[in-house]
Amino acid sequence: MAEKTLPQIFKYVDQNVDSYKKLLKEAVAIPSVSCDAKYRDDCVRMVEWTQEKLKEVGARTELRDVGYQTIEGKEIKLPPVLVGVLGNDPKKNTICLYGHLDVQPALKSDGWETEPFELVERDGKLYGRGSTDDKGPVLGWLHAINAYKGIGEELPVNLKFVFECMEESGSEGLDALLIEKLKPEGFFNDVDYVCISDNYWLGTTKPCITYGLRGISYYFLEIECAKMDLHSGVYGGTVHEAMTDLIYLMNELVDKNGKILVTGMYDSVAPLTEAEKRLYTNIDFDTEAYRKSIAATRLAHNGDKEQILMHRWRYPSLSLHGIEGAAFQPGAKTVIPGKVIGKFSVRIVPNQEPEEVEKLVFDFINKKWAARGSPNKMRITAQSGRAWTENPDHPHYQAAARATRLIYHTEPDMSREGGSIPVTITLQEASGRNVLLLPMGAGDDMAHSQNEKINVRNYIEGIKLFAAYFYEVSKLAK
Ligand SMILES: C[C@H](N)C(=O)N[C@@H](Cc1c[nH]cn1)C(=O)O
Ligand SMILES: [Zn+2]
Ligand SMILES: [Zn+2]
Repeated sequence: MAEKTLPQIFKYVDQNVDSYKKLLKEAVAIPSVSCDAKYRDDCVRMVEWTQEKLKEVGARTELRDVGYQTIEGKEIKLPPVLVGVLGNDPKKNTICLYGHLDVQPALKSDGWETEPFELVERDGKLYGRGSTDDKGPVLGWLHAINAYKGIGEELPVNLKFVFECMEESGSEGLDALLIEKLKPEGFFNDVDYVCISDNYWLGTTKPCITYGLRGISYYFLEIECAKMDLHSGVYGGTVHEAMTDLIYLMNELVDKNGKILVTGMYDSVAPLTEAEKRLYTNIDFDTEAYRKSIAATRLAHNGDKEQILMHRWRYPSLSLHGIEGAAFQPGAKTVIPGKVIGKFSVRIVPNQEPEEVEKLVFDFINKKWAARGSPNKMRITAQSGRAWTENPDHPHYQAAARATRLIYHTEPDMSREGGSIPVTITLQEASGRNVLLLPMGAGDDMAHSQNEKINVRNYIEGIKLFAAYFYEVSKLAK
């Protein structure tokens, strides 16, 4: 590949900014919310839409059926997984790219300034659900491939694609597809590297390359006191209320400083070594900017940088998310809910296995429930994904660092991520190859939150970064 290929590609990318925004607008307009079955057709539409785009860049694609999920006793078909192959030149390195096409729920009434499923550009930012998590990055890969085509240059690597639409809901069906079908079929035989762009920089100016993720163990804690909601003036004082029991149980899980109270939760957490401790000192992370960006009054751990990073990356945390069946709408609704489902999750860390964490939580809740002596019905279920770490002293990471320096003219931070991408460790195990996370978006993108956005700069420079990453990986020894 000629010396001037990358500068030509960068120029091509700069000339096509409008078309990249237009495509992201189309993608954001499909409300592919995976956790709510009423959007399941939109999830399927999103997968099919992406399949068309993948075909347009020349990939061979197929939609793989991954079966059904059970929601409230009903069997619901899972969206298919989009699998693709582009190029099979044995002289080239092969990268397997993973991304997700589903999004978290969003309503304008949640506090969005504009419609969440309508991409809006304001002050150099593209607002819309999925703009940074993960539709922008997925499209980034396609634009990077297209840019090679656009300047008439052959792609320097072979690519394989796994794009799913259930990541935000535990990636149901995906592990089985990878391990029981794709691996035996030989999909991973020629894969040399795995790359995922589905996380964010630590701050807003400095790029990162990421070598670790926390896992997640998500719980549904259901309490039922009556077969319907009840008038609190008629039944209040006469029944054992489900919500009272639920609030009691949820309040037992974590203290005001965020310490998890579930017995044994910290027992298997990997001990902190002196060498690991030193890693945190050099990370560029402004805790005050982080605090201000979310308008929090005070951060935990006295805002100490090292402690904040450790509690995001290497210690478990427990968050309470919500209560189904509770009166959440404005107005003084006076019912006693007949059934409530409390939702909480534990971000789990290396050395903690999901099964072990689930058992600790179940045992703890069962013990507290027995002590409570409530006559109500209690049920707890969980869905979990594992944590992941990788060796960042690998030529793959060095290649990504070279690509990053070329685009951003600075040394990227080697970061870990507090969020979870359940399939990462499965891809690592199924391929037996080095896995790398190459984030596109900035630390203030507010994924999952109101007014999620991606900066135009991150989107466009991210496309160039991906093109440069292909080039750098192509130079690695076969
Ligand atoms: C980091 C990634 N972009 C992400 O947002 N992952 C989700 C995955 C998840 C698992 N259950 C529900 N969502 C996350 O970390 O919450
Ligand atoms: Zn997400
Ligand atoms: Zn994501």
